[in-house]
Amino acid sequence: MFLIVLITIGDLRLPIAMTRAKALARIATSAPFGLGRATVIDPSVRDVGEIKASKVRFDRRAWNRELKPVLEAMRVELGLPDGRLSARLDKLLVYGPGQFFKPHKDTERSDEMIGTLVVVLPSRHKGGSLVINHQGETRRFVVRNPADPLLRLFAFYATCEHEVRPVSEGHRVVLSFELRFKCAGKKGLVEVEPALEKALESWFDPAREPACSYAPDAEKLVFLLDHDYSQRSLSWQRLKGVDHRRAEALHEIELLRSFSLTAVKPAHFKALLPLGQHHGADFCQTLFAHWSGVYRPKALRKSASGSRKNGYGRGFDRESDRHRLDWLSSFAGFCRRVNALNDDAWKAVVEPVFDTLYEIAIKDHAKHHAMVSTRSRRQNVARECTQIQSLLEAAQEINGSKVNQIIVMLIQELEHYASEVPVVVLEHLTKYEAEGKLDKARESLVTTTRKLVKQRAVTAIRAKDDWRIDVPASCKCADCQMLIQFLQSRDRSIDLPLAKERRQHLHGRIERYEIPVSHSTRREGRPFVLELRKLHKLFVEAAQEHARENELLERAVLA
Ligand SMILES: O=C(O)CCC(=O)C(=O)O
Ligand SMILES: [Fe+2]
Repeated sequence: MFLIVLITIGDLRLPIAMTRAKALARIATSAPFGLGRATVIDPSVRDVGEIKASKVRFDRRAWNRELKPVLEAMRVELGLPDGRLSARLDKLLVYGPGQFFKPHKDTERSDEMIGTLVVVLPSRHKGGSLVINHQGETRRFVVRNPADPLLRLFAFYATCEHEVRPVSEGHRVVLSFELRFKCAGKKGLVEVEPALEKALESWFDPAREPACSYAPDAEKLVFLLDHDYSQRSLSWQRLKGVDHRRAEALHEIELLRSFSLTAVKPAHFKALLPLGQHHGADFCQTLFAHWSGVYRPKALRKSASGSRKNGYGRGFDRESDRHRLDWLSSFAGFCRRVNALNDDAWKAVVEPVFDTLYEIAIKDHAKHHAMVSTRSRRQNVARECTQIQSLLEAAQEINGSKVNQIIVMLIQELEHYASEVPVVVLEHLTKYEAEGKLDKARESLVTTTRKLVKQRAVTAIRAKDDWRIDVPASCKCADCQMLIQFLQSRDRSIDLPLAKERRQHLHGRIERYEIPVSHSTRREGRPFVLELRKLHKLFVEAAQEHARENELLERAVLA
């Protein structure tokens, strides 16, 4: 048994007594999580207290001695090649009653990180089971008799989605480690299959008979990897299990360099389409299962439509969403090819891929609509237009109901979108021969768009002497109320003697909301004076806005 010492509260004896667990929860701070490059705190996603590794001390020697054979067994179990698997403490986590962590994938913080090791410390609690998904298999790990003086270790790849269900009673205390792996370098692990060399030679032999109808001019040979990899972990050194053994075999016959490792991209579809036609539905669906967040080939097999009734967790891994969105620009082209082929296996794949792209794109838009600054919202307008147009083009290749879905969403969310978006959609739709059913939705979009744009054009008009400024009231503090009162009045300037912190609060708010008001400090008297002056650009911007909305209105009328 080993001893954990927390710098702030001293020895932590195992099993952890209830009073001790409560003390831990008190000193823990809200744990953030990675969202793309940012680190955010959002208790609806992750509600747990953390204590940083720097505050946790334990006898690392004793710990490493105990852990070494366990890590070696884990390395083998995880299907990793020869090398060293090590664990580096990341943090101590305390889940009190009601606390949880929604489904997510851990960010790979270093090139060597391959996964996570969770050590559940003995501490009385109920609930808080750990649910891990690996290649379509979901396993739930419940710690029975959590107060028994045992350490429970769980290791999983960084590519595994996992979650911690809410704790219902007591405290779940865990040490979370980053699992790192260093490959031992090449060793003749594999018995070289002489047949492999021969097969490859003949595959590329220009004189050979076409080996199969779907690859008549075999310029390339493609292996699909069996394991799941993140963009970061996709390298020869970090291949897992059977993938690793295949690469080793190619290495043995000195052909590894002829192959490159890459994630499946739309550019590969020309080559993959005939393969999919040949191998059928399972092949096509498996190829996309991870991509679209549903790894359920068997379930997909049962329902040809690929229905996604059962909820599945979505990771909070922005980067992968961004990679997936890269597909959008070429997706309509892919759908067109699939239609031309008239192949059922591929057709069944196209719809879930569309659904995924749609979901990510709309979620992305909602995120931008929530931004407080007008400038940052406007910056995204062009992208939103392009994305919706790409979705529409793909939807048109799939079926009318997908087009309808986009239009209905847009009508519902219209007030959050800049006018350009529905106008571009309307212009796009005039070129689209729709079925009768669609006409209604389109008509409704025409009406709502015209009404909204007209109203926006009118609202933008600003009388010459109208200095009133409207801002959303978010902060309720007395200073902000005073600021809002000044903004909404016809007054052009105000001087506010305020202490430093209060001035800074207002500076921040004016900048964050891009309020057209200059804000400077007159360093005179005590406290100094915050001088607020409404800016003439208020009128310039209003005129520009009015002109833009009018122009869009004309386009909306023509469309
Ligand atoms: O508490 C656990 O078991 C897992 C924690 C976790 O998923 C994380 O910290 O990323
Ligand atoms: Fe995690």
